[in-house]
Formats: sequence, structure tokens, C-alpha cells
Amino acid sequence: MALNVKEALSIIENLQINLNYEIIPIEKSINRVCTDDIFAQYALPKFDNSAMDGYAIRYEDKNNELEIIDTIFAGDNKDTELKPNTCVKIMTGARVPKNTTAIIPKEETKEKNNKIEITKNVKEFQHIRYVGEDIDLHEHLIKKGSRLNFAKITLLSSQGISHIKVYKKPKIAVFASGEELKLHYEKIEDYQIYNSNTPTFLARAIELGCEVTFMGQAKDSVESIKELIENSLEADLIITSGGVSVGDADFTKEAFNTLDFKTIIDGIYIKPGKPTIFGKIKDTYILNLPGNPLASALIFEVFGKLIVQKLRGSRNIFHNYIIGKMSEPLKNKKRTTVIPGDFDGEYFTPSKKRAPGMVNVLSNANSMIVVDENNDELLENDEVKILPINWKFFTDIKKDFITK
Ligand SMILES: Nc1nc2c(c(=O)[nH]1)N[C@H]1C(S)=C(S)[C@@H](COP(=O)(O)OP(=O)(O)OC[C@H]3O[C@@H](n4cnc5c(N)ncnc54)[C@H](O)[C@@H]3O)O[C@H]1N2
Ligand code: MOO
Repeated sequence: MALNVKEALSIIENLQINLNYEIIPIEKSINRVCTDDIFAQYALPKFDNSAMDGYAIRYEDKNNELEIIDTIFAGDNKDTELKPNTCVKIMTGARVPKNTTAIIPKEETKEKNNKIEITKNVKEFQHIRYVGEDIDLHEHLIKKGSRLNFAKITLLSSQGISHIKVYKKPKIAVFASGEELKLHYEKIEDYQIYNSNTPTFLARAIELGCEVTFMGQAKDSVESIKELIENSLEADLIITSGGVSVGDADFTKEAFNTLDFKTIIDGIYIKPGKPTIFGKIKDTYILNLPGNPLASALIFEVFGKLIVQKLRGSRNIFHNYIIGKMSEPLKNKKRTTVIPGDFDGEYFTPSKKRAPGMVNVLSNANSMIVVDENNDELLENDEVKILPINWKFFTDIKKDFITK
């Protein structure tokens, strides 16, 4: 029996998955998910140091002439101590001498005969970077299940962590079925169409951090589909499309059933894409999406992406959204509906053409909204929850992005 959207999402949220891990150099960990919480093993800064090239002084001496008693460079290991009416020439990043309570930038001093005079107001403790003000010792730096990106790599390298334990990339196998389909590099007859779904899911799974295998294309026979499924059982997830509705050539379900397929979801009350099937053979999950290209792509965005997040070991297994406004009104029929569209940073404009069988929709859409079955009309300027699809957030319109 078909499930509603919340029920289907909750099943995905609660999937119990055994994840494998590996240890890799941090430079190679971009977009991977870490298996453990990571805590700081060093405070940062490790020692009180200067934020400016200039002079370390005792604050109470600020109005006096100060004798330069030493010079300290970043990386020096000196234990110089400031005595009354002395100062130390210091470079940015160098450890401050004992008793330092202010750093005076070079350009705020006059130097003559190995002495300095301060020419500007001084605040106590100015330009000193204190131990631990950036990172405390034992601070929780990275949460288990976080995606590693350049900024997390900043943290890891600043701690001298060279290798990190990450979950293995999920293995995704993709194939399609349908006698009318030809692969994009094959010759095509007038009565045939190109298989655009398989390359779509291969590309999307790579974008989402998976390792993909293209398994080929099944013919419309139980035997052929069965062979492809059996060949794909090393994968963590098989994504296939087509053959899920009630047509005479829809053999996918039958092929699954001969292979001890355990159904987890059999249909979701959503439009498009109601005839979606999700299940498992042994340890391999199978997402059988509808053949219609837009329907399958949108179902993948709403449900498939979260399955991938689970398989990646990510802690982020829920959709997030941005609030925007409708740029135009929209009618909704009595079904929870996924509407692709374009969000310009303020307004969401539904894609003009969006029939389930179309291919020319998502290349011009950066996001989607999911409209509740009980909401039969959205008006212009109504607030909506916008979920990202292609979300790099650059635009072809030059905008003034400075907050004034
Ligand atoms: N009598 C009914 N007919 C249909 C129903 C229904 O409830 N009762 N549901 C409709 C809905 S909704 C959908 S969605 C489709 C699902 O069909 P299938 O998943 O069985 O897919 P196919 O019949 O194989 O193909 C549907 C459509 O998509 C094209 N297609 C399939 N695979 C690909 C591919 N890899 N690349 C590009 N295009 C593909 C295929 O040529 C068909 O046009 O069923 C409705 N019918
Ligand atoms: O709901 Mo079907 O999945 O219209 O395309």
C-alpha cells in the first residue's frame, strides 16, 4: 500500500545501515563524511603572540621613552622579559615577551637611538593574540557524521591531523529497463528514445559523493532484469527506473519478487512519482523510480538524496529549506506535489513546463517546493519553503550583494 510523504521519509530516517570505513589523508577527504567526533589536541594560538609587526610593551610604560632590548621573530624560542621602560621589537606571530600587556604597531611609533616613543593612544592588551582564543584545548571541532570541506580541512591541518577515518563512499549501481530505450551512444530508430535516466542518476550520485557503476540496460523480460539485479548486488544501492506501473511490459516488480525482494515502500502519495518502489535484496537497497524522467528525478531529490545521505553516514539526513515568496500564483490538485522552479534569492518561480515525462525542466531549475495536499492554491507573494536542487547560488544577473 502506498505511504504518505511523512511515512516514507520516516522509514528512510530510521534505516539501520552497517557502514564501513577507511582511513585517508585529509587532502583527499573533501566531501567525505567523518566517522568520529574530533577534539582539539592543541589550543590555538598555542602561546600568546603578536598580531602586528611592532613593539611589545608594558601598558603602564606607554607614555615613556622605551629602550629596545631585543628582537623576536615568529618561530623564535626566547624567554625575554620586559623590565620597566623597555620594549621588544616583535614580528607578527612571534611569542610575546613576559610581562607584555600591549603591542604597538610599528607605524604608531617613532624610533631613534635604539629607543621608541609612542605616537598614538594605546589600549591595554591591544594586538595580543592570547592562548586558546581561537581554539580551546579539547574543544569539539568536528561532529561525527559531518561532511568534510575546505574549512574542516583548515581545522584538521591546524591540529596536525594528517589522516582521518571516513565512511566508505556508497556504491551505487544504476541501470534502466524498457525495450524502447537506447543508450545515448547508440544508433536510434524513429520508434525509439534515448535512455536519459541512467546517465542522470549516475551523474547525480557522483555529485552527491557516491561511487557509481553503470550496469547496462535490461530488456523487457523478467530474466534480463533479474540478471542485471543479480549483477548489481555488490552495491549498497541500486537505482533503476521504469517498469513500476501496470503496463503489460512492466516486468521489474516480477523480477524483484523472484529474488527475495523485501518491499520497504510500495508507492508514495506524491505527484509526480507515485509508483516509486524501495526495498532490499540481501544487504543491497533498491530504489526503483518511475520511468518518466522528471518524475524519477524529483523523487530522487526528495527521497533518494536522503537515502544517499544515510549511506554516506551523514548526520544530516533531513531536508533543509530557505523561505522565499511565490513570484506568481499556483494551483494544486489534491495531492502532495513537487514543483520544480527557480529561486532568485527572493522569489520562487515554478518551471513553466513540468509534466512528469519531460526532460527539459531541471536544467533550468535550481530548487523545488513540496506543496501539501490540503493546500489547493498558493498566491503571489505567499511564503514558501524552498529546497535546493542545483544550489551553487551564483547567478547570471549581476547583483549588488553588499549589505548596506
Ligand atoms: N494505467 C496506468 N498507467 C500509468 C500509471 C497508472 O497508475 N496507471 N502511472 C503513470 C505514472 S504516474 C508513471 S510515473 C508511469 C510509470 O511508468 P513506469 O515506471 O512503469 O515506466 P515505463 O512505463 O517504463 O516508462 C514511462 C515513461 O518513461 C520513459 N522512460 C522510461 N525509462 C526511461 C529512461 N531510462 N530514460 C528516458 N525515458 C524513460 C518511457 O519511455 C515512458 O515514456 O506510468 C504511468 N502510467
Ligand atoms: O506520477 Mo508519474 O510518476 O506522473 O510521472
